[in-house]
Amino acid sequence: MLRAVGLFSRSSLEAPTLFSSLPHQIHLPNPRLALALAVPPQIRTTIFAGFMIGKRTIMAATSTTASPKLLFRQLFEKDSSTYTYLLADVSHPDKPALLIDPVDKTVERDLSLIRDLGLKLVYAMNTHVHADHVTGTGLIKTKMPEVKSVVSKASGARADILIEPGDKISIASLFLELQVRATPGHTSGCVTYVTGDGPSQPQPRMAFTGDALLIRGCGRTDFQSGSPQQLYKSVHSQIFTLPKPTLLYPAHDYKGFTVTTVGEEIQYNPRLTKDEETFKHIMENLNLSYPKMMDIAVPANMVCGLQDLPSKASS
Ligand SMILES: N[C@@H](CCC(=O)N[C@@H](CSS)C(=O)NCC(=O)O)C(=O)O
Repeated sequence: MLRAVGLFSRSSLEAPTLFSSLPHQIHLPNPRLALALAVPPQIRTTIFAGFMIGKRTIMAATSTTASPKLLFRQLFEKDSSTYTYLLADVSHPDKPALLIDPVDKTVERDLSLIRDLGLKLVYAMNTHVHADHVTGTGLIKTKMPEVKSVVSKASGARADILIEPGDKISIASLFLELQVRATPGHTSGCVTYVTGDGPSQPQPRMAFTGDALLIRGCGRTDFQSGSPQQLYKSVHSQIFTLPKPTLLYPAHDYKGFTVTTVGEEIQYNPRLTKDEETFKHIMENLNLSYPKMMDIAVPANMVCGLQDLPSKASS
């Protein structure tokens, strides 16, 4: 069953308006076609854009004349060595944007940057239920209730939108599309977001790997239903099969690296270049201490952040 939810701008000159005559649920095989048909002729020249989540499409509109352009920022939270990623289409009049893996401690910084850049934050997404820090998605929603939180259905966590493997999240028409790939093993609900492979997509492709693949490393597999066998399979089947120049952006780095490529990790990753048995042995002997924040972070992240915990709500 196909579903499309619309938020439209009548032209690139007008402020975005909720196009109330458009049904919120459209059951047609092609959501773009469905929307094109549902929209009055005077705005049909608009290319329908926005965040398309698999069979479900959340739409914003962009002008055909605009030249698409990606704004990309890698942001760092030092206490947990976490990377947050900001992506936006700055060619769209609304400059729609999304955040991947925001951290509660740096929400103010990130929202201030988004304001400075004149972006409209639409999605606050997580790659998984983090164990070492509290996600910023819930806090963002207390400040900007219109922002939709996103996490995988397999994580069992709460969010506005529960994504599944194969779903596509697209921003600003054909320009920036994130494909959802299931990469369990660090946790059972881990996903990697990968930009599309069409000619209009950013080249080289980009993949946001969360904790599945770190630069010259990978996420640990000793809690949250972690499994070295599953992680090995995930990385080899879902990440190492991407084109070698694909840029890989992890959720953490502890050594000062910022980005790697598929080609580099296939050649140099000290864990994942090994055979599966050796990988399993490595992962079972990492002897890492549990993340300091784990007992707070995991329950909080299951409900999108600390602000949604019952004890907080009632205090
Ligand atoms: N010391 C940190 C936690 C460090 C850690 O365990 N990192 C995780 C990702 S966050 S759950 C990991 O998978 N590390 C893999 C590795 O090889 O380091 C803290 O106390 O928070």
